[in-house]
Amino acid sequence: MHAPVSDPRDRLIVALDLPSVGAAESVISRLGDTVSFYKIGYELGFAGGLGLARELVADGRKVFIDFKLHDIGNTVARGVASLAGLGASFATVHAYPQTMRAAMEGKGASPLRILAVTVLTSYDEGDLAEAGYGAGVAQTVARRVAQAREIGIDGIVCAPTDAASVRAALGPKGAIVTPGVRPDGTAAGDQKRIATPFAAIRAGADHLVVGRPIVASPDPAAAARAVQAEIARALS
Ligand SMILES: O=C(O)c1cc(=O)[nH]c(=O)n1[C@@H]1O[C@H](COP(=O)(O)O)[C@@H](O)[C@H]1O
Repeated sequence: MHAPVSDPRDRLIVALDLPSVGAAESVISRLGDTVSFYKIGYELGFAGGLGLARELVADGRKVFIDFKLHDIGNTVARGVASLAGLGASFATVHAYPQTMRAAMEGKGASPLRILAVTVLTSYDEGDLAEAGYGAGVAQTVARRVAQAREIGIDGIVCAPTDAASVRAALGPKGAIVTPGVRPDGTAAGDQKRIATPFAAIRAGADHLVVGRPIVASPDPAAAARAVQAEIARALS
């Protein structure tokens, strides 16, 4: 079995999809000790967020760098080696075999865990067809998870609606991380394959990534606590 999540707060990863370090710091300070794990993606990362990542790590928080790397193997391996130096816990790559192998090589002996993104949660069957894939969502996810398992990836990013089949295909090792999480009554936005926090955990997710329902809420700490309460209920 993969290592259980040691601190239940670490089940919730808040996506700091915000335009500046100042905006992110303001949300982090409003969240206080409620949240222990943050994700930094394109928007904040390209606006100085990697410095903030180092500060968060120094402050004892966990950080997920989400740049969804996909490039030639040498570039991916060297990029991941640099990311490993930041002290992040998780980093994403797209689940292409060459990319996954390069990322696992690039992280070396560092504790950074590489997560492979299967099929984005904003994609449905029509989006995959439009992108030129002959296979549907379930088939593509299954193929990528089988390849990820063969490579010995550290974890998978998938839709909460795929989590149960991903666990079955991945076997007992490896973390399952699900974005596309929407508490009842919150807007889906551009997400297409979604579930509630309760359903995501029940389907076998180890960590949930939640952005707008928390960071765009008038009371981010209350929104985060509500998600954590649902997680606790699903685990009880
Ligand atoms: O890798 C990711 O984190 C990711 C993969 C995926 O398939 N879908 C997805 O939404 N994400 C990220 O998860 C976050 C979801 O944010 P919200 O839709 O605002 O909750 C965003 O930062 C996305 O970049």
